[in-house]
Amino acid sequence: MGESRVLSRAEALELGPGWRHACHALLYAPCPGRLFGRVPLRHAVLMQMRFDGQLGFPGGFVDPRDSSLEAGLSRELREELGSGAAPLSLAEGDHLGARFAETPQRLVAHFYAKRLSLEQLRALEEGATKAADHGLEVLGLVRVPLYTLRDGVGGLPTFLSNSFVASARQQLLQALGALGLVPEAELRRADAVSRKGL
Ligand SMILES: O=c1[nH]cnc2c1ncn2[C@H]1C[C@H](O)[C@@H](COP(=O)(O)OP(=O)(O)O)O1
Repeated sequence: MGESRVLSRAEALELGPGWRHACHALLYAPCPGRLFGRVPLRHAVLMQMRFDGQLGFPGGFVDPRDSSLEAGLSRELREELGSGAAPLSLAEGDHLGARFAETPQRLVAHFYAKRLSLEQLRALEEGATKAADHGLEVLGLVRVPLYTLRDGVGGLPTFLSNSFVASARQQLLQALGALGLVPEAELRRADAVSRKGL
């Protein structure tokens, strides 16, 4: 569940000018609701359906010579999520880690997480349909089901069997564990079930 080496923000920036940087963010909020009145939703975690049919996080390429990683990420979030993302102000402290991308190009993928209130997250969801990229690069936002249903398959295991772009699946699993949004044992089980085939 996440074997590749994780770099700090500073280590990734020291890689030098031959490297491209991509920054993506997991936005989440505590969500007290219960599915069918009994299954705790735990948190609302946002991902997006991309133009290529794969799931990923909002964000994109950032050139650290032009702006800080966080300023570049905030600009990407505004393009993909609309003006509702303007007050989000991601900071260095929201950086969860960076990974070398498995591509022929020299690319390092930075990952951030930001906790919102449920009201802020709902406002983002509503405003996202008015974003510049809506219906083009971004087909829609989705919430990640953090529960596993009684059959042991529905919910997170089935969600994980979708197609994810680049390291997005790995980023999701690591963040859900690191932020304490899903217990580690449940995450490992959901990962294993989805890999085995449903
Ligand atoms: O969610 C993601 N997690 C990790 N890597 C990702 C994610 N989404 C895209 N990518 C990869 C794919 C590309 O190599 C770069 C940049 O992609 P993208 O976000 O589509 O970039 P632009 O919006 O075109 O700037 O990261």
